[in-house]
Amino acid sequence: MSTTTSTDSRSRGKAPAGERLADWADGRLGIYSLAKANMRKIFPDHWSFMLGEVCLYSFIIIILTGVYLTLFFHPSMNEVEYHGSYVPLQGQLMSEAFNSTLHISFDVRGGLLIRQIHHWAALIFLAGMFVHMMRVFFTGAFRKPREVNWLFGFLLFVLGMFTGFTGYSLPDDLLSGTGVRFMEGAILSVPIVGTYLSFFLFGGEFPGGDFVARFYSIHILLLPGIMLGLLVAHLILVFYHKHTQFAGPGKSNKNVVGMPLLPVYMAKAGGFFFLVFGAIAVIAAVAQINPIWAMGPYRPDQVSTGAQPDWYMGFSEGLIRFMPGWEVNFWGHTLVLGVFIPLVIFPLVLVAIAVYPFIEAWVTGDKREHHILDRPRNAPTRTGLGVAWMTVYLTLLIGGGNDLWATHFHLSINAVTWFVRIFVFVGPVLAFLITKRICLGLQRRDKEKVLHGRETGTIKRLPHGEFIEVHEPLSQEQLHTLTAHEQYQPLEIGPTVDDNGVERKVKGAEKLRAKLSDAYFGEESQIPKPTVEEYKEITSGHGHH
Ligand code: HEM
Ligand code: HEM
Repeated sequence: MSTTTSTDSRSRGKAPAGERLADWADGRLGIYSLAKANMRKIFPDHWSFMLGEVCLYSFIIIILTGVYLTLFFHPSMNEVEYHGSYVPLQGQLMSEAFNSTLHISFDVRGGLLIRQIHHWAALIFLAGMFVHMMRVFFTGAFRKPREVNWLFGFLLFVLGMFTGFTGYSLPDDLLSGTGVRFMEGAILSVPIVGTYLSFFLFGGEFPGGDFVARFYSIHILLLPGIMLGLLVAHLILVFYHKHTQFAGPGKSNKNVVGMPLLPVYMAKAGGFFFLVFGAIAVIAAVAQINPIWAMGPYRPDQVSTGAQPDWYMGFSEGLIRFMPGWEVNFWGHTLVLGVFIPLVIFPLVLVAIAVYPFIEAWVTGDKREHHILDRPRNAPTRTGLGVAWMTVYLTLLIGGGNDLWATHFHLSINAVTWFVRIFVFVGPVLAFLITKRICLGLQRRDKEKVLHGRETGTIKRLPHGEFIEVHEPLSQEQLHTLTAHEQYQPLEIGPTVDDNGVERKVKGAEKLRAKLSDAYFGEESQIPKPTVEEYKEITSGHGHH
């Protein structure tokens, strides 16, 4: 391609500099064919598709600000005396890590703002991932062929949590030190190897002199490096699978309806990046976060009141706080169940949502690709399970802040803890049942709308005196959107006697699958959508409106 272009341009005289530069790059990188294949790639539009972008842009902001912080932060636990510009701490002994973070906050130009942007961006990044994950969950965007991408995303979420944890532990202040102490306690509760693991991580007795330097390499290199790789793979897969879209006229599992990548989507995405950056910068400029000078340097013999982790770690804190202080003696060894059980449940809460796509695929037995999204109401069991999971997560988050709930709302801390202990079991069941009911109610309303049109609120009196409400028929587009979803039929256990009359043993897994399938798609779990016959019957004039 570059040969023809350059011959043409030579016959016209010298090509413009931009074209020559593009030719030069094409000769080495093959950008023309790359651009030709991708520039017109179509992206469907929906507000919820921007959530992934919020994650992407806040991640970029974190990296940019993080690099700036590395220029001034000293990842060392050597003890120094403070002589910076923050007067109340003058002459105090502290680690170099704490000292340098004070230096960043008070003496480096723009340092405090950059620190605050880094921290706020981290909170928003994780919140963005949480909501993005929920968007993908509730719309069924995780179904074939996107299961692997769901797992990549899930890993990003978990790694993001730990990157955040290692990050806010770096300044070595009293609050973050308490958080690290919390982690040490959890590690120590692991039977047999706990003490060894703790000694290995901290280079000896807690807190030791090593952990800041170790957390530093984990925080700025190891975890972000893995995350960057996963992120690139995540976006390549979004590109490769093409984006999903909501049902609508002209949209099918075989096409994508939307705007081209260039120029429309890129322009929007570029603008959106600056919006996200601007919003985070404004928040960071006006809302103080992590004022480490108010907490002071970490000392293992002190704990500050109201100590809270960042929000994404709150649920793990809740797991510990709602547990009774169980300890048992096992062959002369103490098992601290009050800490060890939460440590085991912590990954289970996360894994429950990670494996969900595979469980649903097994229950439906559906091997087809899905590129059209579900409306959450049309998958009531999935939606119910998602809300139940969120209820567990949020209840534990409340548990993690039981002291703050108690002091802010003048409650007894025991009452809050007991609420969490009970609600963490009862809440998800209630949430599941209520959500499912609401979904079914909405499905009924959709059916009603399809068959009888939209209620206009206009009351009309007929010549013979009867009052009726005028219903406005839906447009063809709306009718399509409300009826496009597929409805599965519950799987049945196949014949228990084979062709030769020999009895077949029905496996436990098969029975379980049929039961689950019935729970998902049985009569109680979905409202049959209107059939063409029903629609015709009602709209042909015989029906009463
Ligand atoms: C670093 C964090 C993440 C970034 C930057 C990111 C970015 C994106 C972007 C830009 C998209 C396309 C636009 C959209 O649908 O919003 C997307 C789609 C997707 N993401 Fe993420 N994501 C992240 C984390 C996650 C997480 C935590 C999950 C789930 C556990 C996830 C699962 C998915 C899936 C399945 C899709 C395809 C959705 C579709 O085609 O409808 N991602 N992601
Ligand atoms: C997902 C990625 C990341 C998250 C969630 C994250 C989060 C955090 C948080 C919450 C803090 C505490 C900030 C504070 O003092 O209030 C922090 C500190 C820090 N981060 Fe990150 N970070 C990430 C990636 C990075 C990267 C890529 C770098 C460097 C290239 C970096 C460099 C630093 C440094 C030097 C500090 C210590 C200075 C300080 O505390 O102000 N971070 N990080």
